[in-house]
Amino acid sequence: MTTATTTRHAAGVADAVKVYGSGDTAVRALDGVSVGFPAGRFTAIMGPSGSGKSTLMHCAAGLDTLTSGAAFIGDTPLSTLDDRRLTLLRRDRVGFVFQAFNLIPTLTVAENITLPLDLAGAKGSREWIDALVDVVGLRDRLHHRPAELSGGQQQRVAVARAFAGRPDVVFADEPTGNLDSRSGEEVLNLLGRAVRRMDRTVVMVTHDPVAAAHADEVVFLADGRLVDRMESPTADKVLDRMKAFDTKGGRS
Ligand SMILES: Nc1ncnc2c1ncn2[C@@H]1O[C@H](COP(=O)(O)OP(=O)(O)OP(=O)(O)O)[C@@H](O)[C@H]1O
Repeated sequence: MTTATTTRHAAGVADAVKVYGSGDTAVRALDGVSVGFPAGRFTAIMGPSGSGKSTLMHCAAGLDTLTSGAAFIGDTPLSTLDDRRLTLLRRDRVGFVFQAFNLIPTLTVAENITLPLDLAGAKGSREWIDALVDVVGLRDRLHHRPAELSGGQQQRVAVARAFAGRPDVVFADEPTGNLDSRSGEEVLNLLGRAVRRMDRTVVMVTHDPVAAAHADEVVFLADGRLVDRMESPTADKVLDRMKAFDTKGGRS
């Protein structure tokens, strides 16, 4: 997706509507959202509970489909892909980090990190994997199993795995939700380093202003709509913005 200002978007949605259910019980989780996630940047998606953050992420990442509107990874409109192509696109061009670390317990750290490449039958670049291992600080743990690591270390493995195939974009859904604040801070620093030092793109859903402050930009959702964007966020500024949602019933 490209705009007139030549910002290249690694992913995005246009006029996105997502309705769950039908009739009286229908929920309009996304109500006409248009947003691009710039390549080489760290974007956080924030908003009150139920505002549509996870739905936006899942639809933008091709994990779920929109009711109407379009979702893109790079220039590829996801609605044009059949299931097989969509699966390949997710595997080859998108990385994921979830709140639960989702590591394979029987594999070592090294094997978990290269799993996406192995599944794809791709060799990957040894230099890239090497650099990743250093960025996540796990060189002395490569032959350990996940159960031998702390939660923070496990999430760092999950982050390395997400970046292993050099995807266009990594989507992170509450990546620090299961971590204490110190381990969470390490994982957020790591995501920031991947973006700034390794020219990666990260889109993170969070409800935590401290986490959002690690991003280059925060986009705010309320009631399924994009209501604000904030460049160079700080935790205080994000918190203030979130308080406005509480007092104004979600509308700015
Ligand atoms: N599978 C589903 N079926 C029906 N309704 C759903 C489904 N998933 C989400 N919703 C509804 O859609 C709305 C948006 O949900 P979503 O999970 O995207 O919000 P969120 O901002 O990520 O919330 P939270 O911060 O609590 O995780 C909510 O009203 C939710 O109840």
